[in-house]
Amino acid sequence: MAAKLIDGKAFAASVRERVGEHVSRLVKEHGIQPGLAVVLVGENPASEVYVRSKGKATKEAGMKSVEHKLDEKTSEADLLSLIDELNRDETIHGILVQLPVPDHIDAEKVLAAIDPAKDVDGFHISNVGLLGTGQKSMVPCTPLGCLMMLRDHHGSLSGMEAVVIGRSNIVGKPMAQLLLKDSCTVTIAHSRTKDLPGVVRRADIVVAAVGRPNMVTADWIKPGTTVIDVGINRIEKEGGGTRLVGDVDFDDVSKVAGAITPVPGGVGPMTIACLLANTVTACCRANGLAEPEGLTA
Ligand SMILES: NC(=O)C1=CN([C@@H]2O[C@H](COP(=O)(O)OP(=O)(O)OC[C@H]3O[C@@H](n4cnc5c(N)ncnc54)[C@H](OP(=O)(O)O)[C@@H]3O)[C@@H](O)[C@H]2O)C=CC1
Ligand SMILES: Nc1nc(=O)c2c([nH]1)NC[C@@H]1CN(c3ccc(C(=O)N[C@@H](CCC(=O)O)C(=O)O)cc3)C=[N+]21
Ligand SMILES: [Mg+2]
Repeated sequence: MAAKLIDGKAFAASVRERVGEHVSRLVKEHGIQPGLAVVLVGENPASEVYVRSKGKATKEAGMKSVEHKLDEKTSEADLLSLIDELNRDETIHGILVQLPVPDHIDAEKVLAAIDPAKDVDGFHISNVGLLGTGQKSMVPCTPLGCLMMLRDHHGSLSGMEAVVIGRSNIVGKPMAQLLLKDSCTVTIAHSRTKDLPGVVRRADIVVAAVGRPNMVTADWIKPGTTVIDVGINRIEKEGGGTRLVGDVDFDDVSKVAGAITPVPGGVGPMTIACLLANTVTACCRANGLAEPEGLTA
């Protein structure tokens, strides 16, 4: 393997430690404990795993963690009234509604109901608009985690060619905004892109957020490129059981890339660390206190 391994798990541990230090200071000096509420509607085994690890990490950082597990059949109105309650709860500084929500619930309506100041996912249209116009906002956790790893590896990203594969509201689009803010030349590719391998071959930075196991292969990658793999795909193992793989064919691409994130142990742990960071940031802003440095975009 030629590529440097970008260890998201270790980086996430250092982010969580810095978050924990800031939390201790808030508690000791101001008597304020940041609080995060995670809302899960229905039973989705993958979502339950994430929600559990979010809760655990939140408590480990010294924050208050509240989980609301609602029945699959919960009405949109009941979910909206829970959000309203959390918006008014002064002990809660961050609210996350785990996606996807069941089909009978309008996700856009739910996200719009969250107080933008408590929107630690950065999915509220007001935060999306603030980010898009270069103003202070809550920044989506997954793209923020990717950005932190890229900045740590490269220092400045200015002038680099970045190709983001995927245009979702939760990963691809905000990722592109952050890279643009750091003065990359940004291309967003998607399922209708013509000659995707040719587009990706121009990149100095590739962020793959597609949901297709091992789609990106070595022949798409210019030697030395930094490859960030957001994909989380559970596939069948030969001989039974399942394992997680990314959108990037790691064994193949790591022979030509300059640096690469693994799956698991790359972007996923950084997403959770950034959720904690955003909760502390939201808490500081709500109380007019100095924000932690290096934990926002
Ligand atoms: N590590 C983490 O913390 C997180 C990981 N994820 C993972 O990241 C991946 C992407 O998530 P998300 O953005 O929510 O997914 P979406 O399904 O919302 O978006 C996928 C994007 O990929 C594009 N796409 C699909 N097929 C192709 C193709 N053959 N060629 C090029 N582009 C294609 C789609 O294009 P089009 O718009 O044209 O349909 C779409 O823009 C998933 O594996 C998800 O599990 C997600 C969130 C957090
Ligand atoms: N409102 C909302 N916000 C989200 O941020 C959100 C969401 N909904 N819905 C689902 C996606 C997915 N997501 C992940 C978080 C952590 C890992 C993670 O920690 N992954 C580990 C592996 C975990 C495992 O073994 O299953 C890793 O990559 O090393 C993965 C995926 C957040 N999401
Ligand atoms: Mg996210």
